[in-house]
Amino acid sequence: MHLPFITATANAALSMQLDAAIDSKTKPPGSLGMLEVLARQLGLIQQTTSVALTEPVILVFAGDHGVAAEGVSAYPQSVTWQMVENFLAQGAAINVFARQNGCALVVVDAGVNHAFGPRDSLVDRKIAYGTQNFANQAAMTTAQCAQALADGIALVDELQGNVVGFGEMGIANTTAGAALMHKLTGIPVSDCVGAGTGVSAEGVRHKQHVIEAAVSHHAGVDDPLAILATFGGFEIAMMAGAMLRAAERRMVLLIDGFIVTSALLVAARLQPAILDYCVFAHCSGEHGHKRMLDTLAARPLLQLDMRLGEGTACALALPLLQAAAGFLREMATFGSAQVAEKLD
Ligand SMILES: Cc1cc2ncn([C@H]3O[C@H](COP(=O)(O)O)[C@@H](O)[C@H]3O)c2cc1C
Ligand SMILES: O=C(O)c1cccnc1
Repeated sequence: MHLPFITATANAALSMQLDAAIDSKTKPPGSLGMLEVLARQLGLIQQTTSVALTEPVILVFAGDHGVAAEGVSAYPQSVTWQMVENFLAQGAAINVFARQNGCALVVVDAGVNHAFGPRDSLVDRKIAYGTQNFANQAAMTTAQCAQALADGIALVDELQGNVVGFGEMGIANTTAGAALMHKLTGIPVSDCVGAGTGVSAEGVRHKQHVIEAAVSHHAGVDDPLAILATFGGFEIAMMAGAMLRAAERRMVLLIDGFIVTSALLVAARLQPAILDYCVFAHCSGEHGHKRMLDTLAARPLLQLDMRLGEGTACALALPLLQAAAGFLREMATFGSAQVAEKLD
C-alpha cells in the first residue's frame, strides 16, 4: 500500500525571517507567548512569512468497536449511531462549537454498526458494521485496515482549505486508544486507561484487564500497521490515513483528545515528520492523555478538563490559531507605526 510521504518543515533561513517578522511587531519580544510559537510553526508549514488560514474543516470519523462487548464503556453501543444522527441534526457539542467558530464539519461513517438511511450530509465510507472484538481476534483484517487508511487519504484529497481538525465518535474507543498507546509507547496499561465516558474505578481496572489479556493474546504484534489493525478501529485507521495525507499536503492538523492522539501515534510512527504539522488543541481529562502528549513532546493549547472527543477542542482552539496567523499578517511593526524600540 502506498502511504503519503511527509517532509519535515525545518528551514533555517525562513525560521530567521519569521523570527524577525514576529519581533518587528509592536510588542515586547516573546510577549505573545505561545501565539508566537504557533505563528512560527504556521510559517514553516506554509513556507512563507505571510500565513493565511483558509476554509477550516473538522472531520468527525465514527465507528463501532467489537470490544464494547466486554463491558468497557458506561454507554451502550447504540449511542454511536444515535450521536451520528445528533451530529447530522446539528445538536451535539461539536456542532455548537464549530458553528460558533465558523468551522465546517464533515461527518464520516467509517464503520458504525447501524444502517443509516440515505443522507446527503453523511459521508459513507463504512468498512463494516463495527470491528471484531480484539479480546478474541484482530479488530480488523489487514485489508480492512488498508481500506480505512486509503479512504482517509481520499477524503483529505477532496478538501479545499488548509486547516483540518480531527474528531471521532465510537463507543468503547478509549479502550482501543489505550491499547494502541500501550503497544506504541510501552507505557504500562494501568497508565494508559481512563474513565472514558465515566466508568467507575472498578470499571477502569476491568478495562485494564481486558487490554492486558488482549495484549498477551496478540503477543508478537509489533509492527505499527499490525498494531493498528489488531487493536484500532475503523474511525481510528481512517483518521490516521487522513492525517498522513493532510500533512503531505502541508495542511495544519488540529489534534483533539485521547483517541485522536492515539491515531496520531500510529501516523507518527509511520512518518515522524507529521508532528511538524500538528497543533495540539488541548490536554484532555482522560487519564492517559497527558503522558501520551508527553511522548510526542506536544504542548497543548487548552486545558479545560474536557473529555468528550468529537473534535470539540479543535473547534475551541481554532480562534487561537487564527489569532496567531492574524497578528503575524496584520500587526503593525515598530517601523510602520513609529513606536520607539526597546532601550539598550
Ligand atoms: C452521549 C455521548 C456523546 C459522546 N461524544 C463523544 N463521546 C466520546 O465517548 C466515547 C468513548 O468513551 P468510551 O470508551 O467510554 O465509550 C467516544 O464515542 C467518544 O467520542 C461521547 C460519549 C457519549 C456517551
Ligand atoms: O479525550 C478524549 O478525546 C475523550 C475522552 C473520553 C471520552 N471520549 C473522548
